[in-house]
Parts: sequence; C-alpha cells; structure tokens
Amino acid sequence: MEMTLIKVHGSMNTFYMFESDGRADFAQLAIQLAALDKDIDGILVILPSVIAHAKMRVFNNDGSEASMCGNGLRCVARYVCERDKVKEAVIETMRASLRVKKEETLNEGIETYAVEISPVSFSLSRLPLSYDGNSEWIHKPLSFVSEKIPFSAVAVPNPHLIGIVSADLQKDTSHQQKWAQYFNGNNEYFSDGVNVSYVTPMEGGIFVRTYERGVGFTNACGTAMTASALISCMTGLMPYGDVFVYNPGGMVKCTVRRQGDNIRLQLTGNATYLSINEFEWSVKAADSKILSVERLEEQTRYEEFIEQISSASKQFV
Ligand SMILES: N[C@H](CCC[C@H](N)C(=O)O)C(=O)O
Repeated sequence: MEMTLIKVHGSMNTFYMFESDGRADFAQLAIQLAALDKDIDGILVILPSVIAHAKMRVFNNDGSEASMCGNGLRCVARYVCERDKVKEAVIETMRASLRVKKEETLNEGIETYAVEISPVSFSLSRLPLSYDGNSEWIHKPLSFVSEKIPFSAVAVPNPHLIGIVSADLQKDTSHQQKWAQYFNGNNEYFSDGVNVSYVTPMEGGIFVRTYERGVGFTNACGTAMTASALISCMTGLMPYGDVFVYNPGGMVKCTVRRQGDNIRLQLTGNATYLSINEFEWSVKAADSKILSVERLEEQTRYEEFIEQISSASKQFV
C-alpha cells in the first residue's frame, strides 16, 4: 500500500506523521519505519474523530502505543489547523480531548503551537508503580537507586519518573541509562515501563534529558518536559507560570498553573516539517521501502534557532 508520510519533529523528537482511516497494524508499521529510519522515535497517526477535529494515536519505535505525546501533539496540531484552516482546534487522544492552538513563531519561520497536557495524576496505580504500599511518590529518594536523587512519579497521562540531579549526573548519562533500562525491563516496580527524566536547574530554566519508554534516549520528550516543569514548580525549584525547558533538541516553554488540586499544563514549542515521503508499505518488512523524499526548507531556520539558544544549555549536550 502506498502512503504519504510527513517527517516531523517537536524539539528534534522526530516522527513519521500521516492521516489514516484507522484500519491498519500501526504497531507493525512503527517497528518497520524505525528499522528503515534511525532518526525517528515513533509514528503519529491522525484519524477521524466524532468528538474533535481529529484523533491522534502514538506508537513508539518498539510498536508499543502511548496514551500521549507532547511533541507529537504539536505536530498533529499544525497539520489539523492547516488542513481545517483554523488557528485553534481540539484533538482527541487516548485519555482526553485536548485544546491546541497556533502561537506566534518562536523565531522567524518556525511554526509554533501550544498544546494542553492532560490529565495529570500522581496516583501510583495510574502509572502503574508499586512501591512499599505507597499511593504517591513525590520528591523523595528511591533508596535502592540513590539517597541523593529525589524522584517523583506522575502520569500526564503517560507514565513519568522524574529525578532532580546535579550537573555531573546530567553530563554523564550512564546512571540514568542504567536505571531507565531497569525500569523498562523485567522489574518489580513499573509493570508497563516508564519514561525516565533527569532534571537539572540552569540559568533561565531547567535542563531535561529523557530516556523514553519504548524508544531509549531521545532529543526531547514533550510530556516529560512538561511533567518535569510541574515537579520543579511543586518542589520550589521554579516559580509557577512559564518554565523554559532546555533539552538536547532545543527548548520549549511549559506553562504550569495550579489552584489547589486543579493543575493546568500547557506545552509550547516548534512543530517542524522535515520532509514529505512516499512510502510503499508491505506486510513483509523486507518489501517495505521509502520511494521518494522531498526535503523542506524549515529545518534550516530551526537549526539557526538552536544555534541562538545553545550557549545556555551546551554544558549538558
Ligand atoms: N515514549 C512515550 C510516548 C512518547 C512521548 C514523547 N515523545 C512526548 O513527546 O511526550 C511513552 O511511551 O509514554
């Protein structure tokens, strides 16, 4: 079957994105495309919706489906707003219909979108994490990992484990890799795996690096950056409001608002199209192939943006 795939990224978290009527083995397609293109972190499927402008489904490189993808949702938001000629829309996701909107460009020529990140839950059963009968785990060390790293577990709604670490644990990723691989392997704590982020405060914001469930280290993870901004505000590391989050793939703005138990999160950042690809999809992986690639100019402007901000975060990248 021939398909048109748009290769996109949010903060260099890269995906193939396409519209579909829903009748296909998307898990298998994600595995095939990840094998064909080492750049990507998953696929974004845009489907019809009876309750919103469109529905988004997200599949990681290993074929697992995720309930949410913040960087991906910005790219889907752009596609749907341009398709329907609107500046705001609602996108149905696995657990919520989320508001999205086109924003002023971050920088000349960089398409920028803001997306709602919801629902939020600290209940360990929602992650699911089982640990010593606790119902929540916020800003406390997991002693079997380290006494020096306060961890927090939060679902937005995909699962995140967030550690606040010093600069040296941010520069040397081996500690994060060891524990992220453990929590995403056969372990007694996270039965569905978890996205593991290490957060370090820096000039003007926080730096977040994520080892993603179903993928591994990525340049950025939108839900993880937003969850990390939330934890940073809850623990007093950052004031509530706009938190600038730097990552290996760039920088995004996470807006964190809280009134009592009511938490509202918004993620703003680029939605960049890299290329338009014609793809021949065959059930037999060996017969699937990318037939043509039409590269687009936008990435040049995104790289200029990275150049501008890199002095702030290059200590960690
Ligand atoms: N690996 C994630 C899904 C992708 C989320 C990430 N790419 C984002 O931008 O939020 C998970 O399995 O929960």
